Amino acid sequence: MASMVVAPAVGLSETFTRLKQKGKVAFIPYITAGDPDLSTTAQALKVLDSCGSDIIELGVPYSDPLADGPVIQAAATRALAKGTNFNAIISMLKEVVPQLSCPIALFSYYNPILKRGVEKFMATIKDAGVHGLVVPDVPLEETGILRKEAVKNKIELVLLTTPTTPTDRMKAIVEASEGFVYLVSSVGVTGARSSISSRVQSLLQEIKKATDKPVAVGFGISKPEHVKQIAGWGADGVIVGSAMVKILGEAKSPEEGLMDLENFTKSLTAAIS
Ligand SMILES: O=P(O)(O)OC[C@@H](O)[C@@H](O)c1c[nH]c2ccccc12
Repeated sequence: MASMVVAPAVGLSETFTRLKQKGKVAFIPYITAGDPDLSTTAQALKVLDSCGSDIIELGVPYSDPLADGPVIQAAATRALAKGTNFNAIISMLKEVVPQLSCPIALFSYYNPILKRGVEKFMATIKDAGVHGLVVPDVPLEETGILRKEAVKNKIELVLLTTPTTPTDRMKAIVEASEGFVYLVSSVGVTGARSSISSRVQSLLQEIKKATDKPVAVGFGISKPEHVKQIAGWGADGVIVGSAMVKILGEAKSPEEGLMDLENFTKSLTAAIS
């Protein structure tokens, strides 16, 4: 018998609305699908969900991840070496999403989306219970077709703004972004940093002047102190990627990785609870 995927009913923007009513900041971890293997990813999604994540960003591994630093690049390489592909990720999600209480935002470079066809890609991820999509390498001017298909499938397409984005352009990005606005905290590639630039505070203020949409900050965040600092600056969400990916990637076994992931997630969520 074909089973229907029952996705968590709540999407990204609705998640932020509910958190705001409670005066809370969203915790958004990122992990790469298939690292070290897809069954560990399935377990990791459940661990992250049960430790207080509000949205999970799940990365589709890609061979040419130009916006990623060494940690996430290595994770993608390992995942691809294990034979992780889009269809397998979708099958895994169909099984796991009904067991999660928080929504999934899929992360993918544009090429794997184009290869499938935007229309088919969007319908497929919707069918798997995905609520949001982050595509880091499509300029605003070229998001038209993505946005159209996303709207059709009720997928919230999250757009990114960076410290070098001119104000007018930031305003247009913010206007078009769905779910939340992704503020990239620093120029360069993903990866843990020792400190977060205080410029993020003024960037947040600028974006907040332009929109009522929730704003989540990502890039370089790896410690409870960072999470707390960014929440204090008025962000609606914090995104932690490389630090999570590193834990799973460096563990001696998947079991150890999942346990370390649980402890690390708890230490980060505790900083903003
Ligand atoms: O890894 P960091 O520095 O914690 O950054 C977040 C991040 O991992 C995730 O959102 C992400 C992974 N790959 C990206 C590429 C571009 C923008 C964002 C991302």
